[in-house]
Amino acid sequence: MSHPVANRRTFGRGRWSAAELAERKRRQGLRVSVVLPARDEEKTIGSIVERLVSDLVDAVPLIDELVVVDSDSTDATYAVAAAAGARVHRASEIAPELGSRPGKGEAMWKSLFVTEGDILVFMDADLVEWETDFVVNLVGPFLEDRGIDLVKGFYERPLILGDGSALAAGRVTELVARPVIALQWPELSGLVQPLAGEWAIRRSWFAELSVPTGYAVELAALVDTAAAHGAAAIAQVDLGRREHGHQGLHDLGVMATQILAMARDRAGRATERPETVHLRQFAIRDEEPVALDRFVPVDERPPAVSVAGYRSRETAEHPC
Ligand SMILES: O=c1ccn([C@@H]2O[C@H](COP(=O)(O)OP(=O)(O)O[C@H]3O[C@H](CO)[C@@H](O)[C@H](O)[C@H]3O)[C@@H](O)[C@H]2O)c(=O)[nH]1
Ligand SMILES: O=C(O)[C@H](O)COP(=O)(O)O
Repeated sequence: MSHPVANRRTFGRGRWSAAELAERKRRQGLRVSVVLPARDEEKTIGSIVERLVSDLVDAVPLIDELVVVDSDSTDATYAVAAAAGARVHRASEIAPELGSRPGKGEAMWKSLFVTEGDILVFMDADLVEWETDFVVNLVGPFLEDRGIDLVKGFYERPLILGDGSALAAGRVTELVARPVIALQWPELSGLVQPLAGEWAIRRSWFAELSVPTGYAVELAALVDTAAAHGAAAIAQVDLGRREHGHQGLHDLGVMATQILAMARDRAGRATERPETVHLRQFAIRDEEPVALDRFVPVDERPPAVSVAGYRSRETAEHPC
């Protein structure tokens, strides 16, 4: 049985122009922050930042601040992003009194402490095929409907092999996220790309969420938004086509572990919330299986609004 994807607030492409949204945003007094969490993305981050600055800062003032959060990179990500025109922060140097953890979710949570926008737009920093109107489309629904808290992007996503042929991409999406959604949160099953790194959220709502420090940040935000405000508070928008870097299978095992740990926690089946999970994977060396042990971080940051440093910062910026 097939279901139309439009069983929730689904928006097509090209509904808004950047100029029209910039004007609506100005009239509504909203500010937009684009945040790119980046770990070792020196090859792609420069062109992503340059194109965003050119189209959506200089040509049309849609983006109010463009921030790269450097997530423990060991390459030149910081310097390349700064030279291209982004404001760059090292995740470990943001609110250092709160300590530092590895992970993408950590970089996104820390971004709350260095940004001011009312709408936070997140994008992966390893995109190789994408359009700057991703940001336009992710912002649009918020300006149309005050009941929307989170906007998720979806797209066609080929996985291009070395020989030029293409496979369907999204291994964790298909083998972990969709089955978990089907079992626990069928109300989210209309989301075409539940793990997409291109999504946007109201800052006031993101600051109320407990945020997994690793790759479970996306699914946790969806589950928690639907639990608190109903699935109707989530919109999705067609972004066209997107191609990005791909991780190997063992590294995707880490992502899957983080997502499953979060799902067990949110489903109320966790007896405790551990800091790490011992994941044992295997490689074949000299025709023998060799155990590869990894301790996968599955911890979470508390809602930023519960952190004194965040509260005092918000009060200073928005005194009532
Ligand atoms: O510790 C980390 C790991 C990754 N990243 C950045 O996060 C983005 C996405 O990371 P990537 O490893 O490319 O993720 P994918 O394998 O593509 O995973 C997809 O699925 C994940 C789970 O939902 C999402 O977090 C990703 O955004 C989404 O692209 C990139 O800019 C990375 O540089 C960090 O900032 N810190
Ligand atoms: O969404 C996913 O499942 C992960 O990003 C992995 O995607 P890939 O299989 O296309 O690398």
